[in-house]
Amino acid sequence: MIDSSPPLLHHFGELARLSPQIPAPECNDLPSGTVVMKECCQLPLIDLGCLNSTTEREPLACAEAICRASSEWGFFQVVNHGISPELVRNMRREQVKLFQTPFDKKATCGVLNNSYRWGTPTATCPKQFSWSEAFHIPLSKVSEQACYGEFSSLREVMVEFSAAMSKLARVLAGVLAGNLGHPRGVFENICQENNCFLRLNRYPACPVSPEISGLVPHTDSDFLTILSQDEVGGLQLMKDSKWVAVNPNQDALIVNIGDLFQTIYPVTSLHSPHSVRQHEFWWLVEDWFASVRQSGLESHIRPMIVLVLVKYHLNDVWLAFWNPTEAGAKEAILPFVYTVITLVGPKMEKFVEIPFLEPEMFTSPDSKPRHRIIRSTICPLLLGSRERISNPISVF
Ligand SMILES: O=C(O)CCC(=O)C(=O)O
Ligand SMILES: [Fe+2]
Repeated sequence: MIDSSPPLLHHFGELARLSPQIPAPECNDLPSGTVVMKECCQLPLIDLGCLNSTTEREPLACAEAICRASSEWGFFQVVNHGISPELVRNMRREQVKLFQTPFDKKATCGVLNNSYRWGTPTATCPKQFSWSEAFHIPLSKVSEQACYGEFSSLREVMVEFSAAMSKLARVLAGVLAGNLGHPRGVFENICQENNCFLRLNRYPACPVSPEISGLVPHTDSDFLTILSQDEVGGLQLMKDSKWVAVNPNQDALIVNIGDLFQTIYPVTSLHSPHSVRQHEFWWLVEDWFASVRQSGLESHIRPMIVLVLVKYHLNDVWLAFWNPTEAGAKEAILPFVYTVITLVGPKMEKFVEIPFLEPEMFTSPDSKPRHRIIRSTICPLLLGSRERISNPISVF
């Protein structure tokens, strides 16, 4: 099988092997993003349609909400932003197609201005390593035919998408400039093609450890970032010194006030650190256990369920479950199996029984040790079993 994924596993393994000998420099002094957590946050949600209202009050209230969210969070989401769902869908479709290209070709064929990157070339330890691949293209190059080679259907969508996103960036920059007492045009001028970049990100499934980030904690060094993401979720941000997950909202785009803007804009929490974590599959496991407990079936099924084990190795997936033979057990685990199949179905190649897991590991009367075992043994394998894509536009 031709592999489209970059050799993340190999590079990560090398880092893990070398890192005890190399002291790990601090990562921008940002707090580690490795704490697995479940807390979610609702970012302020702003309806940009109000900016076009003919009343006097609504556009003012909307601008005020944008400025408040920028100062208090450094992040907010916008709906009615003018980028049609169809355009977003087309962009994602083309993006998926591009990333499905064999790795060697992505790395060498010069597509999108030769802007293909993966992992973290400068990482000296696993903690600094980002489990992702990306294209990062200046808007001034987006319409150049030469950037696309055989990917001609990508060009049309990229041109339309980046035009729509930069128009939105100009609107937002104008509102923020207005709030600082500048004429709108001052910041609108920075949203020119030469200062804007479009990134196409992909966060492949990560089979290694829940400690790894799709994108390590960072702040954006630009003025503004506007992010379109798929429904998988994984973006986390620092709020009041705690990492919280951002719930994906398919109708919304996420706006991030970058470092440059923060030098002139009064943001309460000086930076807006954020990171991307691969899909935290163990939430699903926990939810499933909770529903089993509620159903009263727990004691009945406990002795035989060892859970579904999904193992990724390159593009192969083995889905296994152990001995669900006792009456009622199959029914009880079916919802969970179904969810797993939905998530990994397209990649699933074979079912195998795993005889080596001891059921006792999961039958402790105290659920806490059991959860610990699940987290430390199975969930790392499950974690990241769903890949994610996003496309931020950055304005410098
Ligand atoms: O993909 C995401 O959710 C965030 C991407 C990001 O932070 C970046 O590209 O700077
Ligand atoms: Fe970022």
